[in-house]
Amino acid sequence: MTEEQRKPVGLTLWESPEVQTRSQHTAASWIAANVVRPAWLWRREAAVLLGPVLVGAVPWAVSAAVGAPLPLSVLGSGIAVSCAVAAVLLVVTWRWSAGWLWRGRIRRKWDSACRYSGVETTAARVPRVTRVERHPAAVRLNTRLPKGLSTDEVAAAAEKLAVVLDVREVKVTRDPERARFPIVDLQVRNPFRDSDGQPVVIGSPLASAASWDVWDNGVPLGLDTLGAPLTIRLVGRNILVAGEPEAGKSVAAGLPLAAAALDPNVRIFGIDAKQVEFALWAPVMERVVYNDVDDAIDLLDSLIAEMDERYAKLRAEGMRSAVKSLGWPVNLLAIDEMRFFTAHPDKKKRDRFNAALIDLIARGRAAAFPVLTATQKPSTDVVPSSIRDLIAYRWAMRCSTRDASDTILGAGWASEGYSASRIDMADRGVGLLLAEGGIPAEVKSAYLDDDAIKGIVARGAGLRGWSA
Ligand SMILES: Nc1ncnc2c1ncn2[C@@H]1O[C@H](COP(=O)(O)OP(=O)(O)OP(=O)(O)O)[C@@H](O)[C@H]1O
Repeated sequence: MTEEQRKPVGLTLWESPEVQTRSQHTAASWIAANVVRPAWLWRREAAVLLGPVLVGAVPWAVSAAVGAPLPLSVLGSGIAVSCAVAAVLLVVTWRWSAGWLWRGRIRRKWDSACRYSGVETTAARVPRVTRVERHPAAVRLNTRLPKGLSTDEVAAAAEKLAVVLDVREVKVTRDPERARFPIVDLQVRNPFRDSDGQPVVIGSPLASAASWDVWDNGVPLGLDTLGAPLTIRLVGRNILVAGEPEAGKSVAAGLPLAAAALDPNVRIFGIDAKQVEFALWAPVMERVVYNDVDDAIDLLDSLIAEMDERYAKLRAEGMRSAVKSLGWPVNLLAIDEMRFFTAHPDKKKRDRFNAALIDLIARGRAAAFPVLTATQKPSTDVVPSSIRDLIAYRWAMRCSTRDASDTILGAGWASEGYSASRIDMADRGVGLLLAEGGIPAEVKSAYLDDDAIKGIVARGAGLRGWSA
């Protein structure tokens, strides 16, 4: 700062952000900055306080305007009645009114934070909040940028914004479709930790559900960073869960399995290289194969043959994809530790397995053959990009390196700041979920303990008329 720019400093009783303008304030710009803008930002409160007074004064004002003013007592009683009506309305609609006033307060805080942080144009315009959503752990703002600002500039000021807004973190995400409308999350707390900083265990509605419908209800996975429950589709989607040992893959992969187990319209098939991973789920599985690549290829071939039959039926019906009303079972294939097969030492068998898996993943979606696959070793020889790129949901639990994270999510995400290697080791079950070509987002899986899984499996077997 040069000597000319330095300002005299006195006792600062009232701290306020400096409004930058291109030139010295004129009378009009001073009024705009110090009267019109604050009045606009306080308009909701002004409407609540002044509205009833003004409405109550209307009869008296009209009478005065026509030259026959009513007594002042009429003015007083008019205002009193109008204030009473407004108070009753506020009480009756208190929930809505409180939310409406709260949204106004958030807009004011945002305006002030942008000005303190220098997120404004030379014409003193700041990103406009078009929508405010309250979530359990964050406040989401949909914003519209004034011309002259970009999402990157807002993101660069995130730390300053977080200080002024007094929140844990400010996350700015560009809308992939429209550069002008970034989404700003004001992270109030970490939804994956409790107030003592300990990891929270998230319950699942599947633990107590008598049955489930995967077509209509999808799979409840856990919580996102907003602290809101997150559900994904199962039918028509494939899922990859990967990460370092003990990161929480089996727990995460157990959620689609639990939803499928509780839906008697789902046939579950398993390929379990570790031989113990699906032990709890075996009673609801149609067929499980273990660490035998020939068995695994045979299972894939039989599923592909069934899928081809479905496509023939769809073609005969003139349909492009299976729908619930056809009543066809959903055939879920779950593969644990795919490395055993995709990196099998016998090249011929490995190629056969990979080709069959790619075929099922690529064509199975529309015929209701979702694939759920998990691996401990996310490297390119284990998760070939030809398989990964066909998978809509990629869930990267904690990884040891940025490369491993990129292998799961796709090349380039780590350099854009989305790397599962940054997930804290203590946060088991937290991963970056890339859903349907969006932007990776942190999600913590719900936790089903062994007793909950046994209960789900027993109910699922009962729904199928099988013994658990
Ligand atoms: N969502 C979760 N909430 C709470 N604890 C979790 C969660 N996910 C995993 N854990 C804890 O982490 C432990 C390891 O989880 P899990 O067995 O799923 O890891 P993994 O990645 O499958 O390990 P491995 O690769 O060795 O099989 C679990 O026993 C559990 O204690």
